[in-house]
Amino acid sequence: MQVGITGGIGAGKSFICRVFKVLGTPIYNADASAKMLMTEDPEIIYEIKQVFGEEAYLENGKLNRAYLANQIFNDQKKLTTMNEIVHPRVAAHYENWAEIQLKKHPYVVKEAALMFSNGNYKKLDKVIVVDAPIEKRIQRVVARDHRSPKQIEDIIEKQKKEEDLFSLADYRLDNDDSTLLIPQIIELHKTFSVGQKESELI
Ligand SMILES: CC(C)(COP(=O)(O)OP(=O)(O)OC[C@H]1O[C@@H](n2cnc3c(N)ncnc32)[C@H](O)[C@@H]1O)[C@@H](O)C(=O)NCCC(=O)NCCS
Ligand SMILES: Nc1ncnc2c1ncn2[C@@H]1O[C@H](COP(=O)(O)OP(=O)(O)OP(=O)(O)O)[C@@H](O)[C@H]1O
Repeated sequence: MQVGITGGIGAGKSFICRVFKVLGTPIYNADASAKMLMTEDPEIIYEIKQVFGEEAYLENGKLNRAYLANQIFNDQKKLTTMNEIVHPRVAAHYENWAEIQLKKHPYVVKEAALMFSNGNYKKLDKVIVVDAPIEKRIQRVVARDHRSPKQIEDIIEKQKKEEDLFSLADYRLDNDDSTLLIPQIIELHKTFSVGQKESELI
């Protein structure tokens, strides 16, 4: 079974995935894979440099994240172009990864901020949406990243289309400190592990 976890910036996807990981579930982090492919796949590097210039990379070959974030989160056209370069490659990379993992595990989790607007949810068996109040998300990301509230709001704006499609999710986890998260995650883990012997469940 393939399970997606989505939700906007700072909703708590990675936080929740850490718990699934402790329960033994393989986690695919689309953000991290995108960054890996963007620095290691020569075709992607070539295309990114064509569109965003040499400045897209630092001298050591790493992504110039601040420059790219400024480019794509302030310009819808550039964001769409970046998505067209990166997302199909991430999707293919995920599919290979999932095929291998599913030989050894009853289910896998794919974590991605975008899942509905690009249609990727259709390939997944179940989708969990993580939600939290916007003020809390901004507060958490300000504490986590070197980003101003304005920069976070720009990203939230770019992810708006996703939120309109929340109704397509199968499960919702409210990460607003009012409900205990871990029991809900364990319940989902049991649901997704159906077929596995009780003694094998963590
Ligand atoms: C612009 C980049 C280099 C900035 O990196 P940085 O480490 O500073 O930020 P990070 O990756 O943590 O992203 C910050 C927030 O923006 C969100 N985000 C990233 N890319 C996108 C996107 N294309 N559309 C909407 N939101 C996005 C992330 O999910 C996160 O919530 C990076 O976000 C990037 O390369 N994005 C384009 C590739 C992409 O679409 N990745 C998402 C997964 S496929
Ligand atoms: N329930 C919680 N209690 C305390 N801290 C939390 C909780 N949920 C998330 N956080 C913290 O808030 C920050 C944002 O959470 P996280 O990184 O999981 O969000 P995300 O949805 O993965 O965001 P992004 O889309 O930016 O990757 C992190 O520093 C995380 O540790």
